Amino acid sequence: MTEDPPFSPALLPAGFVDLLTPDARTEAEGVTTLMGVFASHGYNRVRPPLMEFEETLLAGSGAALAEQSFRVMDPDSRRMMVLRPDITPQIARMAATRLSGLPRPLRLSYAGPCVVVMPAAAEESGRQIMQAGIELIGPDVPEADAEVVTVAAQALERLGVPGVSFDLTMPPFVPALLEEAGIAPSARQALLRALDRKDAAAVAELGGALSETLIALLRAAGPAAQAVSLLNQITLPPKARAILQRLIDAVEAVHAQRPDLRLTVDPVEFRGWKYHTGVCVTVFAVGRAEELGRGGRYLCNDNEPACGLTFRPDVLFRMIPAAQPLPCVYLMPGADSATAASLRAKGYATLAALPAANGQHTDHSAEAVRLGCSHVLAGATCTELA
Ligand SMILES: N[C@@H](Cc1c[nH]c[nH+]1)C(=O)O
Repeated sequence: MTEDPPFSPALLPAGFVDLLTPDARTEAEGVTTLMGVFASHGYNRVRPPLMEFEETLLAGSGAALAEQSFRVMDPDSRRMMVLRPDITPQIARMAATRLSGLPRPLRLSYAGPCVVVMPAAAEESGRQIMQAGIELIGPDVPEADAEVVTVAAQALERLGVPGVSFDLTMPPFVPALLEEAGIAPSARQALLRALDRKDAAAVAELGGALSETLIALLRAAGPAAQAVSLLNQITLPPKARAILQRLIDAVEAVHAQRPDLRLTVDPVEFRGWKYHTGVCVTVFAVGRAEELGRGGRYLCNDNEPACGLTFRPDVLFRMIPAAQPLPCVYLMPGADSATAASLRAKGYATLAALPAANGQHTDHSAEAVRLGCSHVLAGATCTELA
């Protein structure tokens, strides 16, 4: 006979974790820093809800979220609700509805938790992820794409994340090229998969008349300046060339604002949600597999152009110095409350003495040491513990 193992009260569902101190604080303070940088560039904070009705969140471009969405039945209305796996489609919904009357360009920022069904393989954070990002709604110009990248770069600098690189891609480019070049729809899927795997041999085999062009595109991926010069030499049909040109223009707009940024270009790469319609960006830290954030261009309500970038504070906090605990002052019984308040204003945490539950005598000096306090406040006098 088999017996179930005893149920541990610490057991959590797969992919959900408790975040302890200092990690929880490092993440929260990191989010505050990011939001401060976003606000300083005119991005106003909004807070969409954690759950929405399935038929609104997963409609239109939100359909791309369906596989990653936890669904919950509302016991009250009996309607199906979805836990958001991504905040961007919520911002798009707000821009198209409640905020449709606000002047454009509309700059919005947001931060909050999301839940995904399957986290990416390289991710340690599990199924509850954190997002903090910006969306720039209205203008469809390379300078807007560049603004999002440069604001993001500045936010990472403020956080102290070292060795960051931005990889720019154009997801609609290859599908448009395959169509324009007349590749049969039945052959496209296999070819897209081969390109995704960067499998030059399979691309050569499946690419037909387009093989040489596709291999040249695969080889062009790399540091931005070199990639752009290789891409300019490739002969492409007009529609595909126009789409690729938009990627090149975005690279040049970023470069004009921040020539020092580490930029790479990959014309055949596709990652992320399937709602992106234009230039996309993924943010990496050198030597790490996890993405720090990603973004791209999309349409709000299928018609208004927008672009944005979402950071993953749960990934970022593992790359920045841990938040330091506040120095603690133990407040002896009867300690002066005004002095305690001024200590808190100076950045100390004050730990109030509490009477022992059984009415026994408490050795407060020993208690101050046991609780890790560096100072003791007796009356209005604060002394440092040896
Ligand atoms: N929210 C998207 C990225 C994005 C922001 N804006 C546009 N796209 C993601 O996490 O993949």
